[in-house]
Amino acid sequence: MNRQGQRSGATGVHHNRQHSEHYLDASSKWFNSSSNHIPPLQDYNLYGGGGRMYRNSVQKSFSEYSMDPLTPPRSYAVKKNGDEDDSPRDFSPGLLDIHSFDTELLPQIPSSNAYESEPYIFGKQTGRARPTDNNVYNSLAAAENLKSSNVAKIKVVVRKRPLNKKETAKHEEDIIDTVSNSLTVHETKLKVDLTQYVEKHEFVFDAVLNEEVTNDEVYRETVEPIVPIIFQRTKATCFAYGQTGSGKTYTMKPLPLKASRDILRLMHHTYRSQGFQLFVSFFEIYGGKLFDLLNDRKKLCMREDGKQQVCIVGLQEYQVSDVETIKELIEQGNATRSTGTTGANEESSRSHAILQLAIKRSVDGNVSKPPRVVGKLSFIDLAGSERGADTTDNDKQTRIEGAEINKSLLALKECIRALDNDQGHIPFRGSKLTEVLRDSFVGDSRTVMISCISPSSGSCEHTLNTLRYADRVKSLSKGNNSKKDVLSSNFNLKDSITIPLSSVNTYAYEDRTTDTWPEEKDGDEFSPPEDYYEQVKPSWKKNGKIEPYGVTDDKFKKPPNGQIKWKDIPKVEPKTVQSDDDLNALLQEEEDLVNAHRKQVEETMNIVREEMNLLVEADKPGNQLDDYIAKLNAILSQKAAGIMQLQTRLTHFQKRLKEHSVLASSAGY
Ligand SMILES: Nc1ncnc2c1ncn2[C@@H]1O[C@H](COP(=O)(O)OP(=O)(O)OP(=O)(O)O)[C@@H](O)[C@H]1O
Repeated sequence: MNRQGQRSGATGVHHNRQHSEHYLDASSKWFNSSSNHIPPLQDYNLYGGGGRMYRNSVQKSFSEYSMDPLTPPRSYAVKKNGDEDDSPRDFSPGLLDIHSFDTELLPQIPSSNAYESEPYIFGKQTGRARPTDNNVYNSLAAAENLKSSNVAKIKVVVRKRPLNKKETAKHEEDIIDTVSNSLTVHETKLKVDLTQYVEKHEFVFDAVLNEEVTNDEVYRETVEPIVPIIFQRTKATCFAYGQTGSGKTYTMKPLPLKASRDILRLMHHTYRSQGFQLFVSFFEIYGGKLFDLLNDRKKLCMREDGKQQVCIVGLQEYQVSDVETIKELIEQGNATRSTGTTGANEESSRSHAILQLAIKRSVDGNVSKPPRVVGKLSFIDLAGSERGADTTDNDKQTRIEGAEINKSLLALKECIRALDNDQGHIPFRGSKLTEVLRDSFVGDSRTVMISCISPSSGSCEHTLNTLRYADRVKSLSKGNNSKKDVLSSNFNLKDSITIPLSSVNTYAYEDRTTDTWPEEKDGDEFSPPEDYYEQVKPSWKKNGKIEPYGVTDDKFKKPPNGQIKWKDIPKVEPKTVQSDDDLNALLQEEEDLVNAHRKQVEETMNIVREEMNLLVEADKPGNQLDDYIAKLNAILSQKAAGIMQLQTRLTHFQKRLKEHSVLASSAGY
C-alpha cells in the first residue's frame, strides 16, 4: 500500500495537550513515528507538480495480511531496518480527544478574510500558481457564502436502487413510483374477503433520487452543498439508512472521496495559505465496540472526561493532501471492514462504519502547535436497519448485535429530532454511535440522511419502515414548515448558482486521481431481460396458493422510460345502483373514513411492532426500559386519540346514512 501523508492524533493527550505528527518516510514500509517534523505542505505535492516524495515505497496492503477481526490485530509497524515489528509500542497511539483537544473550535474566520488573500489558480499543465481574476473568486466566495447560509440543518433524501437480478428472477415488481421529490409505494394487500387491493403510500422528501441517478448526482444533491461550510466551523454528518442490500454502501462509498476532492480544491485556492489541513480517520462500531479501520482493526475505547466530553482513545488520524492518498486510505479501511467478517454481508450489515474528514488549523499559524478542528464531515454507512428486528434468529450473539443496532438507530433518530427542534438536550448517550458522533450534534451542525430503498415488492415492508423512519426524522420536528422554506430556497439557490463548486474548482485545483472506484461487476444484476416487464405478472397468496393478480396486462407493460407506471386502482362501486348524489357522496365518505381508520390502525400496529422489538431487546440491565415504555405510551395515546376521533366521525356518518336510507325508502327507491 503506497501512501503519502501524515498520521496524527496518535500522540495528542488532551490533558496536557501534547501533540506530535508522524508521517511516512520513503524508506519505511509503513509510518515512521520517530519524526516530529511537519513538512511544509508543498512537500506533499500540493501544487500538482514535482514528485510524490512519499509514494514509492513498497508496502503490503491490508488484504495481504490474514486478519481475524475478533482477535487483536497484528501491528503493521515496520522497524527502520525494514523488518516488521509486532510491538504495539511503535504503534500505540496516544489519546485522541476529538472533543476537548481537537474540537475546541477556532474562532470563526471572518468570511471576507477567506477571500482577501490574493487568489491563485493552478495551471493544469505547469502545476504552477498564477494570479487570476478576482471576480471569479468573489463570485465563488459569494456563492459559497450564500450556499452555506442556506444549507438546511437536516436534509432527508431518498435513493431508490434498480431491481437486481435476484428480484427479477423471482418476478418481483418495481412498486415505487417517483416524481420530483415525492414517491409512492404501491403495496399489495388483501381485504378480509380475500380480494386484493393496492394501497398507495405517498411520501415527500427534500429530494428523491430514482434508479437512474448516478453517484455523481447523489453527491451533488447531498454532500456538495455542505462542503464549503465545514470551513466555517461546522460539523456535518451524512449517513445512509436502509435495509440490507438497499444500496447504503454503494451510495456512501464514493462520497468521502468526492468531498475530499472538493475540500482540497477549497484549501488550495480559496483558503490558500491559511494553514488548513485535512485529516482522515475511519472506524467501525461493531457490536457496541469501536475498531480502527486504518489501524488493523485495533480496538478503540471511548471515554468521557470531566467536562463530559467524549474521547476516542487510540484512533489514528492521517493528514492528507492529495486525493490519491485519501483513496488508498478509504480502500484500506473498506478492505479491513469487509475482511473483518466471516460471512461478509452478514457482519458488514451489523456494523456502522464512520469515516471522518476533519479540517484543522493551528491557532496562530505556528505549525509546531497542534492544529485544532475547524470543521468536520462525517460519513456513516449504517448497519442494515431491519437487522435489529430480526428476532427469529436464535443465535444469542446475533441478537445482542441486533439489539445494539436497533438501539443505536433509535438513538440516532432521537438525536436528529432533538437537533432539528433546537432542543437544549440532545440524547446522544442513547448509544455508542450517537456518543461518538456527539460533536456532530452540538454547535453549528448539518445532517444529511440518505434513505436507501429497494424497489421490489418483496421488500415492501422494509421499504415502508425505512420511509417512515425518514419521514419521522423529517416531519416530527416543530420547525418543519420554516425548514421547508429554507429547503426550497436552497433548491432555488442550487438552480440559480451559476458557478457550482465542482465546475469552478476544476481549473483551480487539478488532481488527476479519479474520485470513483471501478464500477462494481453487478451490471447484470440490474439489467432485467428486455421482455421482463411483459412477462411479469404479480402474484399473491390466497389460502396458501399463488394466484394470479387480477389486473389488466397493460398495467405492467414496460413504459418508455423503463419504469413501471401504476394505474390508479379503480374505485369500488357501491353494490346498489343509486343515482342519488348524496348517497354516493356518503358512500365515498364512508370509504374514506374506513380507509383512514385502517391506516391509523396499521400505523399504530407498525409502531407497536417496532417498539415491541425495541422493548424486547432493551429489556436487559443498563438499558432504559422505562424510557422506551414512556415513549411507546406517548405514541400509542396519540394514535388512540386519532382512532377515537375517527370512530366518532364514523358513528356520526352511520347515523346520517341511516337517515338517508329512511328518506330513500320513503321516496320509493
Ligand atoms: N443505485 C444502484 N445502482 C446499481 N447497483 C446498486 C445500486 N445500489 C446498490 N446496488 C448494488 O446492490 C448490491 C447491494 O448494495 P449494498 O452493498 O450497497 O447494500 P447495503 O445496503 O450496504 O447492504 P448491507 O446493509 O448488507 O451492507 C450491491 O451489489 C450494489 O452494487
